[in-house]
Amino acid sequence: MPSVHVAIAYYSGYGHTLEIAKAVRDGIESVPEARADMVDVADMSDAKWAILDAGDAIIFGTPTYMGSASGAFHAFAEATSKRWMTQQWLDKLASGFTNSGSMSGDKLHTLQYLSLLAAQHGMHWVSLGLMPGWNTTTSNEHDDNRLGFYLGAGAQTWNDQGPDAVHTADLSTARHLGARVATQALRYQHPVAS
Ligand SMILES: Cc1cc2nc3c(=O)[nH]c(=O)nc-3n(C[C@H](O)[C@H](O)[C@H](O)COP(=O)(O)O)c2cc1C
Repeated sequence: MPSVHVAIAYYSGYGHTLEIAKAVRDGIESVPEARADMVDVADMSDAKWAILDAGDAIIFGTPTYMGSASGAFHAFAEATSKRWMTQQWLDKLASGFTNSGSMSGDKLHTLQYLSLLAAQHGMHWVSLGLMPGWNTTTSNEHDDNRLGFYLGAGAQTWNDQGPDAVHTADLSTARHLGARVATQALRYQHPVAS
């Protein structure tokens, strides 16, 4: 039985992005042949690096702070330079998600930053693969991909609400991302013979 291992390398300052990360994990684990590992990048250890090194795919996640990934995520990204030196993560799959207080909040910049990080490592970026929701008079905020991102998953949580207020559509979108990356990792590892 083929199997893939997908790691989620995430940071969350106040718990909101953690809820998105858990939904990504649930999406990965909805694929029977896939295993998920959550790695909080705030305090990396040898064991955590080993999990990322062993992954077939790494999904990067961070809140958007001041229009980019959080400082803690940037510190992690800089620490990946040891892997970059030897292109240790070459040809792994990658994707990403971010969450912020505003509907836009410049989240696209964070997703672009995450995709560049993946590209510097020679990883293959997996897009969200969902049409945008909530963009007609008959659609609504409960649509998957309600904020209309293509590059990865973008979520919005109110600045005056706790992590339990993370939007159900954003959780659903995050589950989709996790399942998609796991499925693509399986296809990439075990291509159907043509
Ligand atoms: C230092 C800081 C900078 C922030 N910058 C932005 C921003 O640029 N755009 C935005 O929409 N929200 C911004 N926010 C709001 C956070 O993205 C939002 O509260 C998010 O849910 C926090 O996620 P977390 O609980 O996982 O840390 C900022 C919050 C903080 C603390």
